[in-house]
Amino acid sequence: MTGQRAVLVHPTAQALARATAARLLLALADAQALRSPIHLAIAGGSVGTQVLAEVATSPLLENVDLSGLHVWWVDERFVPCGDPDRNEGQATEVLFGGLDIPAENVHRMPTSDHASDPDAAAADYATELTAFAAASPDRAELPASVGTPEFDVVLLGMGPDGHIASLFPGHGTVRITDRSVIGVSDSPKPPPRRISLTVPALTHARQVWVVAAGAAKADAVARALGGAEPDEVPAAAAAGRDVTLWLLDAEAAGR
Ligand SMILES: O=C1O[C@H](COP(=O)(O)O)[C@@H](O)[C@H](O)[C@H]1O
Repeated sequence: MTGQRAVLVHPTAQALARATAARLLLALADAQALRSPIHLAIAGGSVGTQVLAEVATSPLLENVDLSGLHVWWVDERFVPCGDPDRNEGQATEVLFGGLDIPAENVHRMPTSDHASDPDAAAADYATELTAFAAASPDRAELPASVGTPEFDVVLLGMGPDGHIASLFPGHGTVRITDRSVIGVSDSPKPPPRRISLTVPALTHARQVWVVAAGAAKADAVARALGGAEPDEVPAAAAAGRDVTLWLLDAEAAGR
């Protein structure tokens, strides 16, 4: 069952990033008023990183109890530790490096220094997710093999081709339902080797937000919202159990 969907348009990419950061911090504070710990999954990419940079300087940050927040990644590039392509490296640079968040709450996906291949890295991350799945009240709705906590917010970016996380059009990976995490060896966007949450894991979330900026994204936005098949436009599969938000700048909303 999915909840309400809304599309919110901001005039510029900068306004979008700032508003999304504020919205995120308030959503996390609201979630913490009801339960603890809470779980956030974040993306990499241009707008995802811009949102995290805005979080770092937001006065609303003081409303979130960082000791009760767990952070996960929706996808990662399978490259060595310290490689500039790592999504977590960019997030650490703009946000986590300066936050007083317990290191054990920040769940980075394995690097190519720590796992033999993307599939092994995916299996390791699935094990880590499973360790936090037990407390999730609606777990019965997931296949037993897909163990994830229920995310409070999943923050997704979207590529111009409509990909979310590292689930690309025409790859069939949006149809995988028996695992929470997959290894990817043939990403059309470099680097080719990646790790990604699957659709059942990404949508085991109270709120799923797709954040997109720029004219290059307009066609994919229109197709996803217009009912395209997720196989063709993976972002069409983005859906939260309570809320699905499409957070756009004017250019991305142009169609
Ligand atoms: O490769 C990736 O791309 C998407 C979208 O990135 P963007 O730069 O077009 O905003 C991102 O959400 C994902 O995490 C990343 O690995």
